[in-house]
Amino acid sequence: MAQAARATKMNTAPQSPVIAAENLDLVFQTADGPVQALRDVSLTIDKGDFVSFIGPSGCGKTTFLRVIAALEHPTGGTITVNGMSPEEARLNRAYGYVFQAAGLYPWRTIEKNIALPLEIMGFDRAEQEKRVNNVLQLVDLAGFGKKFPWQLSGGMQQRASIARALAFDADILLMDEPFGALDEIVRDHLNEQLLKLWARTEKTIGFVTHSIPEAVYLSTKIVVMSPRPGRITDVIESDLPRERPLDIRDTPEFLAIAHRVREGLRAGHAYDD
Ligand SMILES: Nc1ncnc2c1ncn2[C@@H]1O[C@H](COP(=O)(O)OP(=O)(O)OP(=O)(O)O)[C@@H](O)[C@H]1O
Repeated sequence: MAQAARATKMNTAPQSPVIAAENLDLVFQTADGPVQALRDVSLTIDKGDFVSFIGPSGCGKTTFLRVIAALEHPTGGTITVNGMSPEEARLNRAYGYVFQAAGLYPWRTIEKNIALPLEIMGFDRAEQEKRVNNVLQLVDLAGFGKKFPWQLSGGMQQRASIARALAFDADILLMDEPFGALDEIVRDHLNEQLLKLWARTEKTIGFVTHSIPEAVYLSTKIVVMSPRPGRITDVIESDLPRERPLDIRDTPEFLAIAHRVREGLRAGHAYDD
């Protein structure tokens, strides 16, 4: 018993956060004047967290993900990724990035699409093949490597693009509305698969979405953002169990979290009026 308690304690020992943002500001200089995309954003993401960012169009969700990935540079505040600057983390291949559109090259087979970044990074052929087969299995696309993207459904293409992002085996997966263009049934299925993949790989995931049920179903932490300038209005720690059948969405616990997200979104709008 004492041993079990000790083990639990060890597992919950505080770790340094994977992502730590403090008072981040980001102002874009445009021809029409400055656009404040992020204001005073502070957030901590721990190892193994599944964090969703939800908020209206233009509230800075993508910008925040791009700051983590060192694709945008904050104009104020600080951010570390795995304890490093985002630039250092990028050079250390800290993350894989999944975009809104699958973005696969139509003239390359699925396995060649997944292997492309590995080719560029100079992995040898045997290692490329090993990694491609491994990630195809992780996203349930084993046997589809020789197909071309146009021979796959939209959902399968998006899974292939997730496989490409996983091929480096980075600890962090950044996903910018990966399922936004898919119909609801396919999206439900991919959400279930993504949760299984997360459980299997123990990645830390940052996930942008417009969908309240998607955010609540997937996340351990939901970050609600408000528009112009993008600020965090609420951070909700979910107490739903990590194993989640789809029908968890009908439970009072799920609906209570969804309600709080909706309230957070409303509060953000009220501030804007
Ligand atoms: N490179 C850029 N130059 C100028 N303004 C930009 C740039 N990128 C984003 N913005 C502006 O910053 C704000 C935040 O944009 P961002 O794409 O992060 O929002 P979002 O919440 O992801 O929106 P959506 O849900 O529509 O994808 C918007 O007002 C946008 O027009």
